[in-house]
Amino acid sequence: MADVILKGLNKRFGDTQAVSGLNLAIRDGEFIVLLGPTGAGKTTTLRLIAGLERPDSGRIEIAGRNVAGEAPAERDVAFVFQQYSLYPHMTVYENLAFPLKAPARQLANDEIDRRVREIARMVRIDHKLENRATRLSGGEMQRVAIGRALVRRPAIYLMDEPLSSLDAKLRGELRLELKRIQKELGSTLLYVTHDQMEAMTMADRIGILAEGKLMQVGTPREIYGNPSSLHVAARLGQPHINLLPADLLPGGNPPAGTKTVGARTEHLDIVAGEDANARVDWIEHLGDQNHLHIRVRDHKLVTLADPYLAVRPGDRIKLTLRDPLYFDAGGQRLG
Ligand SMILES: Nc1ncnc2c1ncn2[C@@H]1O[C@H](COP(=O)(O)OP(=O)(O)OP(=O)(O)O)[C@@H](O)[C@H]1O
Repeated sequence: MADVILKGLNKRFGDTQAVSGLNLAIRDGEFIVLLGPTGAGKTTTLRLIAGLERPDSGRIEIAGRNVAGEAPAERDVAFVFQQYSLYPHMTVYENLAFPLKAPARQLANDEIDRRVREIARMVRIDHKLENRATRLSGGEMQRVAIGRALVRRPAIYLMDEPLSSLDAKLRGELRLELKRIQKELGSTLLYVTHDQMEAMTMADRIGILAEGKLMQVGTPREIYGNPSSLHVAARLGQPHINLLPADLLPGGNPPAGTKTVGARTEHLDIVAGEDANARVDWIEHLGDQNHLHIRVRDHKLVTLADPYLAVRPGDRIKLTLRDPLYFDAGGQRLG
């Protein structure tokens, strides 16, 4: 495992600047998630590190080496793709052992066996080692694909939305397992996704990527609680942050230059009774929570409420701000 440093990386495809002046230092043993919408440059960043694309300019260092001149196989990275890519004619065991059998590795058979069984246990596929890869469910195949990357000990694991083809329940389970395994192995891992839940639950640090640029890097807590811009604030939080004009709701203290107030659930107080300024439009029942759809003048807001909150569609309520986020006309955070 090793530090990976990206300095001033640029990559253009025709008219598209896929990656733009990207700087990032990934520490040894760190789990970094790049989060961004489709087309943000996430996959291109991974492919540049792996050596599958050449940067137009910039530098990539793996364990202190400038890897510009190195072919993908020399870079000591393991890549897990969105879709499992197993060898269908091989068993699970053979798929897991394959990366260890390269002649250059010169690993003894009992060492290969020990590592395969250890990883199979970690990704919970040890009961199916003799099955053909094609005789597995989608979730099991993806476990094997992840296991096949983990069985090696490269400088860095690069993972491109490895859980996105799975159903929600399995995704939730594998998310936790991947985090546990990464901690156990002390791996350095760069993971890309557009799923904020994956980013929040797995990352030591999240990098928010938009149009090829890294907008902010920080712990999940920093990115959520202290976003540097409106764009970053809008990437995280369910329901989405409400973006409101500065004078819409009472209770705030907007600094000079405020154009937009960002209010998440925790920034809104609902007060029943006198001088109502808002109306409950409708309520989405999610079981353990409700989404309240609220109208203030001609603005619509959505906030979470516990299911016992005694409001009904059509009720008038008083909505006030509590320590919201403030942004200037350019979308930069104020205060
Ligand atoms: N080989 C290529 N040729 C031309 N354009 C490309 C190529 N690869 C990527 N692009 C463009 O570069 C931009 C970034 O693409 P990239 O695949 O890195 O985004 P992404 O954030 O991974 O998106 P997604 O979540 O959809 O995978 C996009 O506009 C894409 O169309």
